[in-house]
Amino acid sequence: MTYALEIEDLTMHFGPVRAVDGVSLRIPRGGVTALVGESGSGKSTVGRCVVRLLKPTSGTVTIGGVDVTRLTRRQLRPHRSRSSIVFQDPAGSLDPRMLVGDVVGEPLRLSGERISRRDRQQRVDRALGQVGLRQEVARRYPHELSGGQRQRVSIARALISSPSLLIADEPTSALDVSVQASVLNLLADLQRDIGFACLFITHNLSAVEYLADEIAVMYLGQLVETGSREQIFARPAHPYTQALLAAAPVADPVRQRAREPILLGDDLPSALDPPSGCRFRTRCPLAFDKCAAEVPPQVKIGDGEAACHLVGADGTRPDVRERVTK
Ligand SMILES: Nc1ncnc2c1ncn2[C@@H]1O[C@H](COP(=O)(O)OP(=O)(O)OP(=O)(O)O)[C@@H](O)[C@H]1O
Repeated sequence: MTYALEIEDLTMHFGPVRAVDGVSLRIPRGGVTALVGESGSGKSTVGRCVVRLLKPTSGTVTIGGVDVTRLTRRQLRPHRSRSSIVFQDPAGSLDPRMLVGDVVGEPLRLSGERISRRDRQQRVDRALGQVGLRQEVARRYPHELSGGQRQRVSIARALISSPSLLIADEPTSALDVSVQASVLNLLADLQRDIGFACLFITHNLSAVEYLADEIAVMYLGQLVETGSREQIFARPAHPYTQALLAAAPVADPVRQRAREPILLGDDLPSALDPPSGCRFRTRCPLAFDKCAAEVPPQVKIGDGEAACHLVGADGTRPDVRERVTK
């Protein structure tokens, strides 16, 4: 099987800060994987390494069969159009001095591909149409648009070069609640129609319940659990995933009642000095001696994997709630 994205043992250290520490992840062509975890867990850093805004400390990132981690700026150029990123804050990521039409068309110019002015114009118009914006928006400046419209512009810009992979880094969290759903639906529709693969980065699990095929849960620079959306929502194995799910708001009040929040206590420990053994142990209600002494290996469970000493290859899963309520 060929993958749209293969991340192998990715590490990104900023001096002593171990932001990402050995992450491996694969997304099939046209698949959607959500990367979830609290703020500071390293999700954005993974996304930035994938589109090579950052050069990773070690590990590989293979997009469409090419490892992009070691390519020079020049070598990278023909591969740039294979992946794009949409950031959280459209105000900060769009050049305020450029007209919207130029912002959207810029990736075509930067690709070095020979393309006539007229063709570029047509592609810009089409991209704006795809995200539900009228063509006259092209002659406005980003600040003249609403937050939701600006994020649509970012999406048009990201998709204009027909990438096989889109990184969406918290694409709706800076928007008014009233427009979050429409931008999320737009992304879901475009993904379905165009079929690009997507790494959807979010701290909000409920945002991906209808979007993601697979879910990867990140904690303090590492993946603690991966699996299909169905499995992660119905039978989360890792105590951290269980806690995250319990904290996620759900629309259905019956399910909400079944999900009394599990309090995690302290904040995320520092990535400067992560806990020994299992990094989650300092906040885990089920932690025991082994958790401090040994790093838990990834164990296959159902259609995914979890790194917890209480998860068994025979399918045994810990239950944070049971222990808490005992
Ligand atoms: N350029 C940098 N220099 C130093 N430390 C950094 C840098 N970028 C990120 N970090 C640190 O790396 C860790 C992971 O940050 P990252 O932004 O990837 O997390 P995140 O899960 O995406 O959180 P958020 O949702 O808040 O962006 C944090 O401890 C952060 O302070």
